[in-house]
Amino acid sequence: MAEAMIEFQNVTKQYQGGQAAVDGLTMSIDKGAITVFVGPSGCGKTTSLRMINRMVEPTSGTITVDGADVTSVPAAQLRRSMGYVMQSSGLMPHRSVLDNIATVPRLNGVSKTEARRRAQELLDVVGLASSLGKRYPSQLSGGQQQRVGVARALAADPPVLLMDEPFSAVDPVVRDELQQELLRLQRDLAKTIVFVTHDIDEATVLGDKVAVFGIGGKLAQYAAAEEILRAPASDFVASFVGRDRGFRHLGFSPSDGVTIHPIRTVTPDQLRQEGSSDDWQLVVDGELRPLGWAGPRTGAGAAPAMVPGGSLFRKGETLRRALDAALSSPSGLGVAVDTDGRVAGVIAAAEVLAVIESDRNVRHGGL
Ligand SMILES: Nc1ncnc2c1ncn2[C@@H]1O[C@H](COP(=O)(O)OP(=O)(O)OP(=O)(O)O)[C@@H](O)[C@H]1O
Repeated sequence: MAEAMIEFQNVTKQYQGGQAAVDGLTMSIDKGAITVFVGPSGCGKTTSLRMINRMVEPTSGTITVDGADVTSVPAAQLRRSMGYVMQSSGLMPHRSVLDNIATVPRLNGVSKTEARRRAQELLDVVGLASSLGKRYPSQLSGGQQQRVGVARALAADPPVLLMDEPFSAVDPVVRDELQQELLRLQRDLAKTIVFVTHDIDEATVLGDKVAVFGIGGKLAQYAAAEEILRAPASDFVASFVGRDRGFRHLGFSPSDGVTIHPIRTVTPDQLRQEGSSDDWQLVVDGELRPLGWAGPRTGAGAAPAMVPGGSLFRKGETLRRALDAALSSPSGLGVAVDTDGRVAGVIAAAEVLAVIESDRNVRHGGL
């Protein structure tokens, strides 16, 4: 069993004059894992998160971090001992990116030179060019600011990272990148991360465990993401997770049974010389990286037009990625690539669906 890092014991928070924002919360958060708090607006996710570092004090109950009651440590000291990332990056506008990242180490007494040197390293860790360190926050994109927010939270190398909707203000493509980056970081750092979101997709992508909060600040289900999708504990959880939970569940199914077929590819030069054919042709660059698809011949002399491809499937990814690649491709064939991004072959939607169907039969014990 995983070791507990943070424990809530019968924690309730009642703001003045209102009903309970968090009601009798008891849960144990695993060390070195990502735990996601998810649920509709107003169900107490942020309040629960903030009680961990005492930005909010519970009305009753106890919270321990690494075995110690959080009230045994002065609040300011406790706060500095945990990384905190919020939705608006919360950066100080008149300080450079490097100085923003260096804030907590400076407060902890680290010299300016050393704190800046560490900040410079952290830019690289979160995937930012070192030249950005001299800029001010307003000179960065929203996604870059969030990366700086993550770097700042990591600066003092805290064991616990609290993240409150850190990626919800950026567009979906950037959000996807930031999520993948966080997972990559976490593979190296193995922090205890508590992550708040209202987006079930984000929760299932990131969470080793997911806590679904319900109306009135009660914990509705707490389990591995896969289990929440497969077996919602109540009608509330089922409706929150959504009718497409079966599709989301594919995000946990291996794609081993999907066949990758060889395919003939053409370069843009070959396409110009040879023209269209009767079938879709996969266009690649000199390194075999996919550029798009050329449509089949439509009439005599018509110049072959290239259309962008769909999403790519990397060998070893899940059935969800496989199905998405096949369905989003204009040719009906999903492009599979190897770890270097070179074409490895194609996958057919009908075959992916057949694998999904046979998995389902195995899980449900036959037809
Ligand atoms: N400082 C406060 N004073 C009074 N009530 C508050 C305060 N902060 C939060 N609340 C109330 O407590 C409840 C839970 O709020 P909380 O922010 O924890 O929910 P949440 O699930 O994080 O919601 P959201 O996703 O909208 O941020 C809400 O009803 C909210 O109005």
